[in-house]
Amino acid sequence: MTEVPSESRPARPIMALGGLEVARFDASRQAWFRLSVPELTIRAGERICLVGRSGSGKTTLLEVLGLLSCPDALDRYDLSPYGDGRLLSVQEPILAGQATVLSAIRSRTMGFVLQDGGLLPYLSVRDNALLAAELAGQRGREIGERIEALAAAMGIERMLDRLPAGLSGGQRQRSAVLRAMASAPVILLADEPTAALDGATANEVMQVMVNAAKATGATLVMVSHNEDLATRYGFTVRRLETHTGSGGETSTLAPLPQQVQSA
Ligand SMILES: Nc1ncnc2c1ncn2[C@@H]1O[C@H](COP(=O)(O)OP(=O)(O)OP(=O)(O)O)[C@@H](O)[C@H]1O
Repeated sequence: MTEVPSESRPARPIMALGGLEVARFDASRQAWFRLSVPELTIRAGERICLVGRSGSGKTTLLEVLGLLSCPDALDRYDLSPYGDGRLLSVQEPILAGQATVLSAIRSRTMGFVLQDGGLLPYLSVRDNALLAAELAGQRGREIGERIEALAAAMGIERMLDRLPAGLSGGQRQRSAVLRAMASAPVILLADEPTAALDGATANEVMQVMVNAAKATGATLVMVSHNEDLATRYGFTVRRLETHTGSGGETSTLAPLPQQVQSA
């Protein structure tokens, strides 16, 4: 058998999902919204940016990927909770709405960064990060040390004992990245992490997020309206295309262009 050189082998899948359908009735517009993802495979260490016009279902898709919401149909969703190539099917717990099982997998596998940081306002940055690690079942001195090392690499070591309200927008987002990375997740999911920031600060936060993911080998899945910024930081853009029909709107995740697929 001929050994395939490791640099030409595609990285192992971390998330592989197919046949995803979501249908929601938007009462404010009295119209249906449908999301369809025929196939999505994300490989270890990849950086994926979900784009599409406002209301195209980017957050909806991120929430399904993050085991936070239940789709109407799902043929397959395999995840690698330890990032080691072994895939676990989460289709059944998702469709059965097994919240405890999903929460355990989610805290072990994933970290989240939200547009407004999503930090608990009554905890210091350090305690926000420690709590996230604890929820992932990680405690002990080495976790505290990991948080200090990450904070130093992100240039926020002096913010560790501050409350989120005392931070600038950029410091808050860097702290949110720190919190999300505190448990060394396999996958970092970020929903418009730089949308509330000016251009220079958005660049700083993006740099910090990409560096932190590179340092731990984490896979990054981000929702953003800023395609240029995402491309500059090495993200592969995946587009939700929306069509309006008589019954409402349908968004479909477009397949990757051929040249990217075979690269
Ligand atoms: N809880 C809900 N119930 C019903 N409809 C919803 C709900 N949440 C979102 N929607 C609808 O689902 C569609 C997709 O919303 P979603 O927030 O996922 O889009 P988005 O691409 O992330 O938008 P934006 O770029 O504006 O943040 C929209 O039509 C929205 O009105």
